[in-house]
Amino acid sequence: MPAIEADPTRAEGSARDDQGQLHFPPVTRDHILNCSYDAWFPKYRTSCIKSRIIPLTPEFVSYIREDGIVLADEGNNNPDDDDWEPTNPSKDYPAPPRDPNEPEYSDDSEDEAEPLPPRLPPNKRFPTLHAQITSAIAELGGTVAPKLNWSSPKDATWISRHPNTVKCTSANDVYVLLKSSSFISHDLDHAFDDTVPSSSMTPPFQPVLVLRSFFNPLPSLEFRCFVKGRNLIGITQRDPNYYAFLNSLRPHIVKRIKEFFLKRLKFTFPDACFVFDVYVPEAGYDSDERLGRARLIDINPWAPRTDSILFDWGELLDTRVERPVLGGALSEADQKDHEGGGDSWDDDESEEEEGEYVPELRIVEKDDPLAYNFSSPAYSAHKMPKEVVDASMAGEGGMREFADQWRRMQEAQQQVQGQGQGQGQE
Ligand SMILES: Nc1ncnc2c1ncn2[C@@H]1O[C@H](COP(=O)(O)OP(=O)(O)OP(=O)(O)O)[C@@H](O)[C@H]1O
Ligand SMILES: [Mg+2]
Repeated sequence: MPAIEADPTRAEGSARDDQGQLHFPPVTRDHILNCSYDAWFPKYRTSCIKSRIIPLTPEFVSYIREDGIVLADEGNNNPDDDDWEPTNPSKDYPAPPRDPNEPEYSDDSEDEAEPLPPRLPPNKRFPTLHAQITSAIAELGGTVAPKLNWSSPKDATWISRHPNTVKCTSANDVYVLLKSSSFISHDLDHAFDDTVPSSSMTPPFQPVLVLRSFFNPLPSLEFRCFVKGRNLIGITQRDPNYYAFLNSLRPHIVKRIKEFFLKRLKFTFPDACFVFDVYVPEAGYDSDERLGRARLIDINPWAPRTDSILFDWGELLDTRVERPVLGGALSEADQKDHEGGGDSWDDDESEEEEGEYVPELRIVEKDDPLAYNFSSPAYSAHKMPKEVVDASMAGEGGMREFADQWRRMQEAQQQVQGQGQGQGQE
């Protein structure tokens, strides 16, 4: 992360120096940890998609990191059953270096010719976690969208059985997406890159798997929102396409997002500057409103790693807010003081609006050249995971083995699959 202190090459109040380099305020380890799903979900649960958070073990993390994809044998997931035969022996998928965190596999055979044991499938390697994931999927209605602490594997949807979505109906679906995603590797290995130490004692990083009940969001109604000094300053469409109907929805979008921000987030998030993502669904048929309540999808750091989409980070960094509120989350009493003693938690809009920054909403306009920048397939640079590269390097046989194994797994799974399809927003 670039440095921050007074810089003679920057015009006063500008985040950009003479070379066009952006200067962000320092990002601490705490800022990143505060955006981890498990840190904020419990506080905002009632505005979120129904989710389960499963702490991950070192064995699971090793499994995600290592090359090759060994999947659970769903038809044979009794951990006491020793009859398992590996479906992809290590000659086809090179075995990873031995991880000291991994338990030694007990192996009765003294065969010196096989220095590394075949890798166990997830249901034998981490049976408890595998069972937790399987039952969480069932609890969430049978279809989930997975992510780790910060990122979802949206660069890996091409490999999914449910094309172009992060939809998963089994633990194996989850494993394939996680193992094929560069964004997931980033969460595990680079989440704290470019951060500065926090002044307070920060808890150690605990990797978690987040399973959210799957639904079919309308991409046009997903928005990213920028908060500076606890003021909502900007809202941008997340999807890069032009939607003609969005223009007429402008006031409704801003109203719903402001309402959510003021009631739930403004004073309660630990940091004064952050970025949150919402989904604003269409209103129910019995409602007078055109849009329903905003749902919180994610919280991201105020940092270069967060895509500013239709804004430029320079504009956001240079935006001046008249009533910035700095520091940590306020107590409820302090919140009332700050609102002039009024009840800021009801639906009285006039009171909420007073002195509030008016956020700018950016949507993709017709013939917007910005939209054309997105015309290439998303995440194309990430579309070839290491497993596929390895398999292709192993020649035609390796690639065929990979495809065969994946197809066999899908077929077996389709046979045992339940029918539950959750729409489940809480
Ligand atoms: N429960 C869900 N069901 C279906 N799709 C979902 C669900 N949750 C999220 N998505 C889709 O996945 C997308 C990415 O989700 P999310 O914002 O949590 O991922 P992310 O990796 O943090 O993204 P970014 O890098 O942009 O911050 C969302 O924009 C939405 O389209
Ligand atoms: Mg995010």
